[in-house]
Amino acid sequence: MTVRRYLIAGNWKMHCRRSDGAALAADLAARVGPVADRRFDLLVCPPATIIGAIAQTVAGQAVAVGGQDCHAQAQGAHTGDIAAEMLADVGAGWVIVGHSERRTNHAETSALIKAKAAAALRAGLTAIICVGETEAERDAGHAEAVVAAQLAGSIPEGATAANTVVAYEPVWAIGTGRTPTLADIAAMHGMIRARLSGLVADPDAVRILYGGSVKPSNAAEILGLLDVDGALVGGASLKADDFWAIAQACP
Ligand SMILES: O=C[C@H](O)COP(=O)(O)O
Repeated sequence: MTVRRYLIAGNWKMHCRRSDGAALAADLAARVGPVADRRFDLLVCPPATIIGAIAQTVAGQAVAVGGQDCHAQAQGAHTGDIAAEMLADVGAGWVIVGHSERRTNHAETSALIKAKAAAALRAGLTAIICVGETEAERDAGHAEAVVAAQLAGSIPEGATAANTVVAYEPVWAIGTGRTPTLADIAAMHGMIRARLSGLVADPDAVRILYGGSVKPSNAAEILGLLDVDGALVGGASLKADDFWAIAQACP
């Protein structure tokens, strides 16, 4: 059986200025010991404006830094957009693509997300590709079909466990305090694992994160599920105590 190291990723979304972001990152860095002593990798994804500052804050520490989105092109006339290469240039090693807030608020399709993930790989970043159904889709019994289609449409050529992570985030669980049942999370992660065959060369080694109202009180039971290899955390990643408690809940 493949052993996958847990990944605990914090998506700060549109929160934090330089000072509080640096304080949060420094707090986490102070808690992280040598890699060999940990069961998990720790990642923070601040807003683009402070990625460089946060990368400097945690330089030399075992806290990785990532972006929350990138453009598919390396450069060009794209006002307001940021290339994956630009994220790498300021110290990011990761980037989230296809978050439901991008899919919904910016009408991003799986085809576009696939191009963005390809851009991440081109720039040497690890892509965290998000998938997840809406509440209406789940109520209609279409959750697995929706997620399978997003997965098939969003994973680029050349994706491997070394450069790609999948995050399952049911849209209705994000920021609501609601989560699927443990059985539903396990079933979806199992389905994603099965569907990764044919999409990546090493499906058993790909990390599949769960995201959506992860907090210290539910982290252990979620992270204890088969095929849950970490968490993509929103609100609770803004408090060092909570984010650290979630990381500590890794089995
Ligand atoms: O990217 C993170 C997710 O959207 C989860 O957010 P949340 O933990 O605030 O529910």
